[in-house]
Amino acid sequence: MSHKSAKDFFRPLAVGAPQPLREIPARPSRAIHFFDPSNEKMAAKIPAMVGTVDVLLGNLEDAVKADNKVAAREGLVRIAQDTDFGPTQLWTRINALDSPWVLDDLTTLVPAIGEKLDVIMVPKVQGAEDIHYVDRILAQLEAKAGITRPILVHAILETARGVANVEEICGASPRMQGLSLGPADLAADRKMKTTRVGGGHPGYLVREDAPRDADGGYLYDADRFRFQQDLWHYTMAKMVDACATHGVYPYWGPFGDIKDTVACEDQFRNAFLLGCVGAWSLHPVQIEIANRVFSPSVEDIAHARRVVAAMGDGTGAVMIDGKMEDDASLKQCLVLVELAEELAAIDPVLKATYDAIETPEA
Ligand SMILES: CC(=O)SCCNC(=O)CCNC(=O)[C@H](O)C(C)(C)COP(=O)(O)OP(=O)(O)OC[C@H]1O[C@@H](n2cnc3c(N)ncnc32)[C@H](O)[C@@H]1OP(=O)(O)O
Ligand SMILES: CC(=O)C(=O)O
Ligand SMILES: [Mg+2]
Repeated sequence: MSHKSAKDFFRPLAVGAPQPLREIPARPSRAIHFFDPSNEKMAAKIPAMVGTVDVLLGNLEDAVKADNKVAAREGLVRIAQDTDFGPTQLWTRINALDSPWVLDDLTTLVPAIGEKLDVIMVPKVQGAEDIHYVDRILAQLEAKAGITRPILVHAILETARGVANVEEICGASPRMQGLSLGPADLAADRKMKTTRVGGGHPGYLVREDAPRDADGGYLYDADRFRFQQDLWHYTMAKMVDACATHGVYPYWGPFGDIKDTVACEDQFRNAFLLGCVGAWSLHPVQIEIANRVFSPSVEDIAHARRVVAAMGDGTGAVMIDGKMEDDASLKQCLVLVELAEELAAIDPVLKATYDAIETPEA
């Protein structure tokens, strides 16, 4: 928990810093698209991607070579200054708090492009103390630069201690916008024996019981079904609960097997169903997957609207297609309907799709 008293929680941490937000706006962020601002070919594609993706994120941390850290920081400043981002959010991932680059990241980016930066993603967050550090320095830099609205903070959950402290991280500052699950660093930190960036593992499984022979003996060598299990279920569920408790947004992070678009879709859909609002896109091919998976389906919206119409004032119980619906299933339907409305407000194709769904009879 935060050590601040309740009355001080929403007080700016520096004289002249903008007033903290009391609620994190529900801005669509189905795909957080990563690019390396020091990679000229990649960076050149960014202006044309505005409007095709909810979030563009200039990455300064892992995946940017040490020799390119300064070029990436300067490249991001240039791109941000030269580009009109319209409805697309601009985020960055700064270097880790124990790295030699992070102080220059913050002191360069906030004065230069602070008005355009919506969210700063902080990697390898271990506990509330890391968020408190970033919170204070951002307030000081915002005050100095005359930034008029607070830059929000997003933490990556990618250390065992971070997972243990996930609730205090979410509640550490009114700047907290959300959390992403970072499966690669988390696996290493936990000493998991995997070598992948997200996804499952064929060895992490449950096997069907051995059949028996006529004498009741077990046939251990028989061909038995194996069911691959989800390595990430526990962490994702823990993250979602912490985020929901504190009114911040949970995200799946990266899926490194770029060519396996089917398994990427599965990973993203598991996250969507469990409560996440988006995932990272590392390659342009993953944007369409995230946009599709993190938008409620036509079938779900048609059903949800039927339940809303049938439930009248929202109390009581009704039967629809042989199933009981009541106040609680209505609330689930409203989650989908409200998400569809938020997405339709920024995505005209999706709006037309949802508008075309026949209105159910009350
Ligand atoms: C665990 C973590 O921390 S995950 C987060 C950190 N990792 C990242 O941010 C990785 C970001 N992505 C990448 O670096 C690259 O996509 C890679 C290395 C995975 C693959 O790159 P490539 O081998 O160049 O992919 P590919 O050949 O399919 O690229 C096709 C085109 O898309 C471009 N492209 C690739 N990735 C991106 C991107 N993220 N954004 C914009 N354009 C991209 C390429 O420049 C290339 O352009 P071209 O057609 O003009 O040549
Ligand atoms: C997301 C990230 O940084 C990781 O998986 O390590
Ligand atoms: Mg990482």
